[in-house]
Amino acid sequence: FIGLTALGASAATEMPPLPEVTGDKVEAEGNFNIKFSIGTTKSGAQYRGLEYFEKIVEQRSGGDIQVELFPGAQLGDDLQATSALQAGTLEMTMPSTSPLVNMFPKFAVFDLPFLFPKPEMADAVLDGEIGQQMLEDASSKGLVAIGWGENGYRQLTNSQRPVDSPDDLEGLKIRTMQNELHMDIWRTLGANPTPMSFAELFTALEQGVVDGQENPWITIKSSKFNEVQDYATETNHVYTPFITLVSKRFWDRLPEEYQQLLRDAATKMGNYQRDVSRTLNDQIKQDLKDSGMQITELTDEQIKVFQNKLEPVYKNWRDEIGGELIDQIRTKVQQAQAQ
Ligand SMILES: O=C(O)[C@H](O)[C@@H](O)[C@H](O)CO
Repeated sequence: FIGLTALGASAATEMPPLPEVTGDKVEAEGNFNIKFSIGTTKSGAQYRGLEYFEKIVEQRSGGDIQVELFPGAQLGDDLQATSALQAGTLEMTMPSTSPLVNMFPKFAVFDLPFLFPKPEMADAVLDGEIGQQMLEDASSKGLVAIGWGENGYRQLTNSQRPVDSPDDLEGLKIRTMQNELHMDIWRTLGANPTPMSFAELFTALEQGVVDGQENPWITIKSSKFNEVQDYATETNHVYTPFITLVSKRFWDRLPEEYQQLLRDAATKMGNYQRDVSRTLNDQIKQDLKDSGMQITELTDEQIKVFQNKLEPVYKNWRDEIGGELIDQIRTKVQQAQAQ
């Protein structure tokens, strides 16, 4: 086990060891270097997934493919890194789907509030027909989409006051991803949404440019937001997936055997990321409490108040996203709930 004091704050949460690499060695022509950029830091679950991807690809290609990891938006935030893939100056990235909605409007379905009551329901959709179709649709515009990962359930934090009802949001400046639907969510709840790149978020919180933000517990801790935010509310208001993207220009240079290897490794990375973020979720929340963050856990009744207040968001975005896709996903969720 590797201690994670790097995760900041007090208790070190143990990061599970990287799994063994399974599958045969892949023989193919050529040597290749992959620069793989992400926005979250070295001590999050996303990066841990990338380490596993690196291990699989380097071992199974016998070292003919080398992978270099660039966390913390060193090579740009989600949008900048995606553009670099399209330009062919970067090989891989794994953004949240939310900032890419202008490029792929259907991704906005994942921004609908309280869509997935449980993470397994998101898995059923992402790993099923709907998710596969979305990967195919996103394999365009100079990109190849080869898998899903887990960013996770988003939680609200702020520097001003405890929040246990939408009324407490009055006048709070909340940073959102660069995504109109997320802005609609916080506006509808009564806050002032400010869209901003993740790369600028810590400084904006520290300087009080914004009062709050929302991200999964593991990102709140790995980005040290708890050092500039005293209050958090466990809203679980949106489940955000990550999507694994490759530059089409690079992809087309790869022999088919190596394309298949990257697809396999991306699937394994995504599943491992899910395991890590779900295994650590509660412990990380406890670490944040131990670090002095005041966390409000909402009752079912209190969550209902947020859900009811956000129902109009579904109406506002039905046509833009497509009623059929929303109904398809809601049906899948209800089926999963009935099981
Ligand atoms: O708040 C956000 O922007 C997202 O949740 C981040 O994880 C982002 O993708 C990291 O690049």
